[in-house]
Amino acid sequence: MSRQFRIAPSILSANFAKLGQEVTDVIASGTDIIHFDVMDNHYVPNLTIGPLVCESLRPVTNAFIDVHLMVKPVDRIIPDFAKAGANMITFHPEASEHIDRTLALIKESGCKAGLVFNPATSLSYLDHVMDKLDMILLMSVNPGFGGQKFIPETLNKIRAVRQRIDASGRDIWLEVDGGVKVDNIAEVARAGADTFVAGSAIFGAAKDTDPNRYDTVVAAMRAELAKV
Ligand SMILES: O=C(CO)[C@@H](O)[C@H](O)COP(=O)(O)O
Ligand SMILES: [Fe+2]
Repeated sequence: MSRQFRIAPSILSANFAKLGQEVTDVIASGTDIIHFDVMDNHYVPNLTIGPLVCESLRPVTNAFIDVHLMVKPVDRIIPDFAKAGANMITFHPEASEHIDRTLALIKESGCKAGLVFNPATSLSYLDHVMDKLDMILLMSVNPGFGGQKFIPETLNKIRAVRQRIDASGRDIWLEVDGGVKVDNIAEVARAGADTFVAGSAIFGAAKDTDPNRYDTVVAAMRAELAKV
């Protein structure tokens, strides 16, 4: 079965001093969607960017913006991201008091909605909300930082989620986030993922020496995916 693959650069590893240009360049290199990591120094031990940055990027790019919320509480910030131009909003079930309500809030705000699973979070959260999901995001590292190592057990979780998605008959994206590189992207795809977040692998590539560095690494990722 051929699946549509999407490469989602995480701008967490981009140069924030020239973020608009980074987004333009990385999309021009052949990537598909922008992964936008929001951290609050409460749910995760790091602090990043919020709706104002999303709003500033919106006129710079037509690319789909995939907002990964690592914040608690989560509901309050959802309408702000929708107004700022987010296309997809995902959140961690542990950060929501009422998962079904949070999913409804995202949809009512006009965005696609997804749930995020940490490495040790049970997939049982899926049991009653599959029909509300546009994406399932599996963390292959513990959330909070870019540049961590892929946790191999994630591959079993990807296989389990792929089966659940196929059984649902719905078009739910399966995104994997953390430690995805040229040398493991094919394995992650073979396990069943279709959307690949890559931060340090793309933005860290040959930093400041190779002007075409994003094209080079993205082409290498595409070549790996073509083997799947
Ligand atoms: O959500 C997160 C981290 O919490 C990610 O989106 C990272 O930003 C991915 O970075 P790399 O592991 O690809 O460097
Ligand atoms: Fe992320």
